[in-house]
Amino acid sequence: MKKIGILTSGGDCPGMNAAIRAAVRTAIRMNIEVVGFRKGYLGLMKGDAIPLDTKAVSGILHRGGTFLQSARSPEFKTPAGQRTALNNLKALGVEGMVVMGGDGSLTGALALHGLGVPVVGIPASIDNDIPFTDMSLGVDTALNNIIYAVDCIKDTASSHARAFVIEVMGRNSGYLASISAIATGAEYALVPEREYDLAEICQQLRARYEEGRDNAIIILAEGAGHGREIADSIKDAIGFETRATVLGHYQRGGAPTVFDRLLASRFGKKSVELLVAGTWGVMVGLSCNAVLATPLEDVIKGEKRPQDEVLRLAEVLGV
Ligand SMILES: Nc1ncnc2c1ncn2[C@@H]1O[C@H](COP(=O)(O)OP(=O)(O)OP(=O)(O)O)[C@@H](O)[C@H]1O
Ligand SMILES: O=P(O)(O)OC[C@H]1O[C@](O)(CO)[C@@H](O)[C@@H]1O
Ligand SMILES: [Mg+2]
Repeated sequence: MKKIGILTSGGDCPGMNAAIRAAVRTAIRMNIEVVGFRKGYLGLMKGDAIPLDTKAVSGILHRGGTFLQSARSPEFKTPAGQRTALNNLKALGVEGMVVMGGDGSLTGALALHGLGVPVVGIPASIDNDIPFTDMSLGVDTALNNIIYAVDCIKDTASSHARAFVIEVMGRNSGYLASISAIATGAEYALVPEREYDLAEICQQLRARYEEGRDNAIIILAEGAGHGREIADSIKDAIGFETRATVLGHYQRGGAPTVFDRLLASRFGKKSVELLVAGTWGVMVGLSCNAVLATPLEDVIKGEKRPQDEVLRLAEVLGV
């Protein structure tokens, strides 16, 4: 392989830059040229590629986001969009692709693989909703962002005797909500994977209030309801004031943690090694601290369930 391409797609996340850097450095050591497609599949369909050498990827390891930029491009889901991308790859002489992104982007990678393009995927999404990897890139940094915010909110909640509903991201996954609730000692984590009964929660909060515990933190996964609606709907039933905070895109930014920097470096290096070795149509993933490859087909068909151990831990700790 003489020339490969790399792109970042879907929601950006901390660690994408570090993974690009590792992939480029690995490729250069193997005398392989690298180009970066800007704005994910949009750039692939436009043929918007820039050369990536050591200099192009210097000074980016510690920066959040992705310097190649990212996008959601519905056109790539169509056969016409994919054909255009394929023609661009041929015209540019790109022989293999590293695709970094969430479940949607990896579905796109599988489509490229189906068209005969050698491709390796890197799971990168704060949602941690991708199976066959314990952690996706960006999750650890997002969790650290969340716990910083929750700790701050706890200070003001206790000073003012208030209950806060804090809405976190995750799309259909409750991973960010359940882990951050455990890590901050929150009273509740409301997640899409587990039914909850607001009336029962109100009763428990009221009883706590009467015992003198007059503040509470409820972490709500965005896939399990709307923070402001839930805060409004419980305010008359619990005896103390409520407020809602939607953490929003703050969660997705910032310098990657050491965990994400290392994971990104391992994923970036391994993805290029797999491309060169001819192991195509796979995604790199972390399993028991080893970096393994899983066929994209299995990844896309699979489902990421919250670990039983995490759910039990939350239960035992009263979340
Ligand atoms: N079924 C599909 N076939 C081909 N391409 C797809 C498909 N689904 C998604 N993609 C491509 O991947 C892009 C990103 O997908 P999506 O918006 O679902 O984000 P994601 O990669 O899951 O990341 P995140 O969930 O972290 O934001 C889409 O805009 C589209 O270009
Ligand atoms: O950045 P956008 O397009 O508003 O998308 C937000 C979504 O992206 C994510 O941050 C990552 O998939 C989700 O948690 C969230 O629902
Ligand atoms: Mg996704």
